[in-house]
Amino acid sequence: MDYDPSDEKKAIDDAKAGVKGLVDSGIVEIPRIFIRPPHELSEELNMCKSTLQVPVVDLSGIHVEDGRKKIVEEIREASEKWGFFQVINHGVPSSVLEGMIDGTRKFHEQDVEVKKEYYSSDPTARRVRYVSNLHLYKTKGKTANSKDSLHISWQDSGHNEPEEIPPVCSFGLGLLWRYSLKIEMDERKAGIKGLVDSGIVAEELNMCKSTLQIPVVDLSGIEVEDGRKKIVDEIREASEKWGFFQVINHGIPSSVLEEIIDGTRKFHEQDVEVKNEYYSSDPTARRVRYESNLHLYKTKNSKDSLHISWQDSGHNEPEEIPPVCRKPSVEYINHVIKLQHILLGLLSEALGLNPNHLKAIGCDKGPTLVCNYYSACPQPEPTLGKHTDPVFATILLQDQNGGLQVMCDNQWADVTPIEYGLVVNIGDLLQIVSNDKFVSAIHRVVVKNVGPRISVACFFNGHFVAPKMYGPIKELISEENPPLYKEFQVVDYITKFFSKPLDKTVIFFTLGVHFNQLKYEEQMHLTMGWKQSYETASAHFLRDERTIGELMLFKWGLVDSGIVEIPRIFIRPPHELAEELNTCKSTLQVPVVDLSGIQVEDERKKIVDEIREASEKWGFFQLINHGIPSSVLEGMIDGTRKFHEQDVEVKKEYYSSDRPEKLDMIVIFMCTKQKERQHPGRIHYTYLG
Ligand SMILES: O=C(O)CCC(=O)C(=O)O
Ligand SMILES: [Fe+2]
Repeated sequence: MDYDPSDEKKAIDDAKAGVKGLVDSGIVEIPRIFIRPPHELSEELNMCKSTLQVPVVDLSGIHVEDGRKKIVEEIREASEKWGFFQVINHGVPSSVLEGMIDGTRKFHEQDVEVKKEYYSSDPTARRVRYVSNLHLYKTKGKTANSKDSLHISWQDSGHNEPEEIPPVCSFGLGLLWRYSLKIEMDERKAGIKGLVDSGIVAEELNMCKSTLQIPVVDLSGIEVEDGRKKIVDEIREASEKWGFFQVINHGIPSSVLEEIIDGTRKFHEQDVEVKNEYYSSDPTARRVRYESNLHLYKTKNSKDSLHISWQDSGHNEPEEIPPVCRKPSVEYINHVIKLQHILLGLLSEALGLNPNHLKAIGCDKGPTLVCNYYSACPQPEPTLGKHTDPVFATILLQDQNGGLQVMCDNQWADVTPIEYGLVVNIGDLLQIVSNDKFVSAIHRVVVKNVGPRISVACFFNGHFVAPKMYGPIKELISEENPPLYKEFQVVDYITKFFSKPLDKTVIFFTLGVHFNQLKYEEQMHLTMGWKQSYETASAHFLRDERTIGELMLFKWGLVDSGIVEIPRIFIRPPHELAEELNTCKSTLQVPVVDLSGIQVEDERKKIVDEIREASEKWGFFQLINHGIPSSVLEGMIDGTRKFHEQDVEVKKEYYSSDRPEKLDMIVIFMCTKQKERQHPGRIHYTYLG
């Protein structure tokens, strides 16, 4: 029987779910209508082997007469020869391009039911329509083109109706979003708030695709031997893999949890005048303080917090706490300290230690309650930036709004609220003392347009004061598990490096550590005081020494030794990497300066202008016709390659990683230089030494 493709086409058309629907339905074989005849296919694939590239036209000089002439010529040539060219420096912001790609993906990945509304294979039917392009290949024979498309035809008159466009495409600050939003705003005259209220802006951004869930540990069997063993195993697994878990049946009465959430809401919803009494952004100023963190995160909507730091001595003065939440705060903190003792016992056992071990080294010390109020956000966004907690452990109570996410296996996972459950997370210090057996996981809070979201975190900071030493626990160290961190004493560290008033940039330089400064700004904010921040910084410093140790391996030719896995120190956290790779998406190119006319007065002037412009704007440029013979350049590249490809024994002779004195000088030099002339958007060094 003859194969009739129209049956297959009709079936697909009727389902209105597009090609994506087919794929999602789990088909194992490509329907015949999509299969191109083998001869046609191989011919076409073979033709692609070329290394030719379509021309790239740089539009940056378009407003300069000469530049424009050059561009016109390039476009003429490309249009005549290729009929194709790429443009760079075209003026469409990279965020708009990214938004458009993102919106397109989001549209197609929506529920079929939502997409169906837009489905039509009749091009004249509507201005905005979604179609699976099965009909397109009619002319080509029997094969179909397997793509789904959303068509938006735009009126030249400007009389467009953006509400015809699927709302999901409006995410990500895309072109369409901006346009439609502007019209909406103009028409409604109700501002952003009006938009939010009318529900036009943003449902949930699908930022957290993962369906992963952090483990839930039921503490109810803790008194029974077998039960306890099971709990310890679960906690071990969770702490090793996630650094996060939720606990239920933890013993804190539900009324206590309800009251602290309520008290937090009441505090923040009080009259500004009343709250202001407690306001201070200086963590050392007072034990109970209220702070609005708007200045720390550059996002438009941030959180407000009430910090209550609790004395281990028991000499607390509850009357310092605002009356509106005083009773619930005291009650909650007393319960949470007891729970921490229970958890430390379980965590100690999970590390194979005596149940009292972690408590004995002070992992229950320095509790601080932070009562957070996250206002609803018109556009879902991370309101509390990604961070790890620079403490031993955190016990967190969140309301039912959700929004906390934790990074695991390169993905953000929602920490779905459990009624009356508590979230426990391992902090940096516990990761250190466990010698990296437990992880201090990266997490963040994404707030949606429902709210306020309320959470109460209790941080266990450890000993604030000397002479407590921190370092990997001896019992966890062996020949196979050498210490990954050195022991350090907070007080020594501080005396050595910080005998003067401090600027945090200095810390980073003094440490010689090149970690992400932003992360530390976030962390500093989360800490209960500067002192604590230094502690964390020092911990990372020690961690970095380990890095240096591992780097030494390179001397022996790690790659040549045939390693199959990249050592951990070279692996950047996925989020950091993704962020950095994303910033590369721009199509900008650093300027190219042609030195050939340097001896001619006018030309020289032009070159000087170009260099000035490049140096002011970019601080980077490329030179051509610079007078260095190509043979010399090739020789240099070749020599460099040859040096590195020599026998290790020969190279070793030249090896040294010792450069501290020079480095200090460089740092001082840069610091004094840059201090005078500050440029926004650049890193500035302030040297106070
Ligand atoms: O509010 C939350 O859910 C988490 C808060 C948090 O991670 C923090 O304050 O360190
Ligand atoms: Fe946190």
